[in-house]
Order: sequence, then structure tokens, then C-alpha cells
Amino acid sequence: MDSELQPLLVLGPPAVLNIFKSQYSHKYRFLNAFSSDLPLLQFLQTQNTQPSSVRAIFCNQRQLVTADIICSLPSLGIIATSTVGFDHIDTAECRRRGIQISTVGSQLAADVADMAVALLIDVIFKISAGDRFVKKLIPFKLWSFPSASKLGGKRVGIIGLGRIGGEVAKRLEAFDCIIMYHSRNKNPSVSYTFYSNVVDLASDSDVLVLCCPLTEQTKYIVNKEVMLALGKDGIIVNVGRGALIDERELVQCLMKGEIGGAGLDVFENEPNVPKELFSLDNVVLSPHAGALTLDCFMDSCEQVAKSLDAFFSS
Ligand SMILES: O=CC(=O)O
Repeated sequence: MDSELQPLLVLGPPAVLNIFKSQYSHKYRFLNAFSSDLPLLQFLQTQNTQPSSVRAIFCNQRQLVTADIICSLPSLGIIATSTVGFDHIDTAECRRRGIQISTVGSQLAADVADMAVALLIDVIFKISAGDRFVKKLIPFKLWSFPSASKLGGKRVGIIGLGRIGGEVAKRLEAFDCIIMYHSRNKNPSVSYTFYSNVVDLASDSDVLVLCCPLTEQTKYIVNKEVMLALGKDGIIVNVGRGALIDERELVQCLMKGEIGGAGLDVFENEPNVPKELFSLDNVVLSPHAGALTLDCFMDSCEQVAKSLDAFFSS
């Protein structure tokens, strides 16, 4: 019976939810507030649900879990996000209330790392640009496409050597890239060169790959100074969060040729993407799709389910 099911407030789009629903509808009553325009309390009323009966939220980065939302739910004990990043959740309010935040990991890290490498290869070898070129080709011009540079030997500065950054490093090592990194602390278990300063890392790198979480400390970690240090042939790949880069400056640097190119899976004001980037052949854009593989969805669902099980059985 419905009344025996745990209410689970869903704040995120249907893709992962639909998979989760198909597997766990015997346990949870899904309150899909993401598709509702109503304020939360009104929405819960339409679902005949008391705010105090909601102990868990299932979300992802497409909807903010604000202090207001958290405050409306007096019994909330866990926020399970099907993402690695949790910058969409008001962590200060969670700390204050002792609310647990659970995130997901390994499959997602692997897929996002693959996306980072794919974007880098695309920018370096001009694959998307070449595709556009061939499709509007006047045959005798085939050989006039600008040449690419090789990936092997490139010095890659990874910002954030956590799970995703570690996977990126592993993959790019196999391409004979030289790996360096910046993170909050030096990681004694890796031999890559550590930089405590991002500008220094950028001046010694051909490529910067952003993989760190977005926090107050990392917002705009790549600013104009960092981009100028990277230089006119430098490439930036961002699979972390858009606001890790000062996007306005990024657009300017790309348009003025102050950096060489960019592969971007994330944007500062998603779902908005700066239109100036659309006509740049040295820029490859992707719709925050690094973690959109079916394997990733399945794995995330399993991990969210485990966290919720542990929470409800404790
Ligand atoms: O963006 C995706 C994630 O943080 O998992």
C-alpha cells in the first residue's frame, strides 16, 4: 500500500529517476517536485504529504537544494545526490541540521574522465571542426584544413586530483602525456609534480583539465591571470563545474586568441551557454553529458539505493 512506502522527494530531472523508479517503486513513494512549478509546501499538499513525513531527498545538480527547501522539511535526515559534485546543496544548512549528504562515485568518475579525454582529443585533433569542414567541403579544398598538434608529450596540468582527476591522469599517461597537478593538498601516493599555485601550474602546462569540486575556494580558480599564464597555444578542458572558470574572461581569451582552445562539458550559468563560443572552431561544447551514460545511471541508482537503505535501516 502506498502509505507504507517511504516518501522520497525528488529534485532532479527524470533520466536517472526513471531508472530508479523502475527498480525501487516497491520501497518509495516518489514525490517528483522537479516537474512542478509550485512552491514546495504547496506541492507536498497536492501529494497529500505532510512535510514532516519527508526524511529523504533524491536530487542532482540540475536543481538547487536550498536552505529554504531544507528548512521546510523538519524530519529531513539525508540528501542523496546522483552526482559526484554537491555544490547544488546548501551544505552549511545540512551541517547545522546534521543532515547527511551522500554522493556517488566510481563509474561516474570513469565516464567523466573519458569525456575529459574525448574533449581534449577533439580540440587537439580538431575532430568536430573537421567534421563541419568535410560536410561543407568543396572537394579540391580537402587538404586545406589546418594541421593538428600531437597529444603525446603534452604537459597536462590537472586541477583537482580526486577520483575524476586520478582517472584522467591514468588515461593521459597512457597517451604519453606528462602529468602535473594542483589540489588542496599534495598527494603522497602519486609521483606527478604537485603545484601549490595554479598560475605556476598553468605556465608549465600545455593543457589544463579542471576536475575539482566547486566551492567558495575554487570558484574562478581559472581566472584571466591563469589563462594568460597558460598562453596562446594552451587548451582548457572543464568537466568539473562551469564556475571553476571565469567564463566571461574565458570567452574573451578565446576570441582574442590568448588561449588556444577549450573543451567544455560544463558552463557557469547552465543551461545557458555563451553564444560567442558557437562560431569558434577551436572550442568543443558538450551539454554536461560526462555522466549521462546508461552505465553511470545504473551505477548511480545502485549507490543512491544503498545510501537510502543504510539511512532508513539505521
Ligand atoms: O556533474 C556531475 C556530477 O557532479 O556528478
